[in-house]
Amino acid sequence: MHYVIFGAGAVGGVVGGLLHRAGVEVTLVARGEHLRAIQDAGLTLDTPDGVLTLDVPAVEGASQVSWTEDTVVLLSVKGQQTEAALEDLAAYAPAGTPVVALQNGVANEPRILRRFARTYAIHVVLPATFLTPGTVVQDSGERPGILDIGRYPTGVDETATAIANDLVKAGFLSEPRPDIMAWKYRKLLNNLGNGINAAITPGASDEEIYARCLAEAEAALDAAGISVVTSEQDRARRAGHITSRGSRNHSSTWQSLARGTGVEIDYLSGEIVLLGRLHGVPTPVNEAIQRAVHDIARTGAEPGSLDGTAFLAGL
Ligand SMILES: NC(=O)C1=CN([C@@H]2O[C@H](COP(=O)(O)OP(=O)(O)OC[C@H]3O[C@@H](n4cnc5c(N)ncnc54)[C@H](OP(=O)(O)O)[C@@H]3O)[C@@H](O)[C@H]2O)C=CC1
Ligand SMILES: CC(C)(CO)C(=O)C(=O)O
Repeated sequence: MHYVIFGAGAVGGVVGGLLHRAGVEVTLVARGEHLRAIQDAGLTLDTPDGVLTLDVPAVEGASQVSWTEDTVVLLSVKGQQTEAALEDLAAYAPAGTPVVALQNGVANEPRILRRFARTYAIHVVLPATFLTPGTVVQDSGERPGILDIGRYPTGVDETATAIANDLVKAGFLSEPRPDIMAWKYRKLLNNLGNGINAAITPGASDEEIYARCLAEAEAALDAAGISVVTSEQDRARRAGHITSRGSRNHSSTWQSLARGTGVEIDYLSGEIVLLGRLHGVPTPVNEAIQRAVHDIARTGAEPGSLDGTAFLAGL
């Protein structure tokens, strides 16, 4: 199979780099300084075992991809960038192309399905960092990541199995799962920490803020009748495979603020706010985090600069 990694940042860079290293055909889609750095000097993949320089083909957009019947798109842009990416893909990719949401949140898959009938979802457990053009950092040592996959909205098929096999070849854990969205909803609950990490100075209040966000989210998901795998199932799947490097303390949302590229928060905390509004469940803490992250993005304030005690007092 030929993989187009649309959005070769933190996650896309690590997945694309490791697939390429495993001998799988990969084309990265990137832009700006990052694209120029990759085209000039290769993709720098900083792994816990050493720094690799990988000569992976990289292009600017879907028009420059050599599309074949075997091409699969792994979409790894942030949620706020999905619409523009799909616009570009839909103009050039054959309609039958499988498109896989290699993304957090649960709102990308329905948007992909509007444009591409063969839509897949990956539950992305893969801590990675992208702050410097040309370089992506694989933050997990034992395994680079766990990337279970299913067809959206449910089910598995030969394509899901073939993609899982290629990901395993590249060093990831990956299994086809018919209930993949139940896993992605569990990840959404974990990702309520992203906005807290992006907005609030690390300290004693974090746990209380997260606990309140989580309680609102569980009530909203319950009211909506959405299936979520248990935290025990999630822990058992991870079981020591994901080991974070000491340097890793910034969520992908923090990284977006640091790079000034817009924020995904409407599809993380904001997804809970939406569900709460649809189903009559108040979600004031998630709303306040969503607003705080947008404020930082708009004003250019320092990520993680809000005092947690003051934040709680202001609710
Ligand atoms: N980073 C992490 O540790 C984890 C992230 N995730 C999820 O994975 C997804 C991807 O996140 P992440 O890798 O961190 O994001 P990044 O911002 O690091 O990477 C996305 C890349 O896609 C590029 N891009 C966006 N739109 C286009 C376009 N139209 N054409 C070309 N390039 C484009 C971006 O460019 P530009 O910078 O110019 O916008 C950026 O380089 C998100 O849903 C995130 O929540 C999941 C687990 C862990
Ligand atoms: C939960 C976490 C931090 C995993 O690394 C993540 O998904 C992100 O940074 O977006």
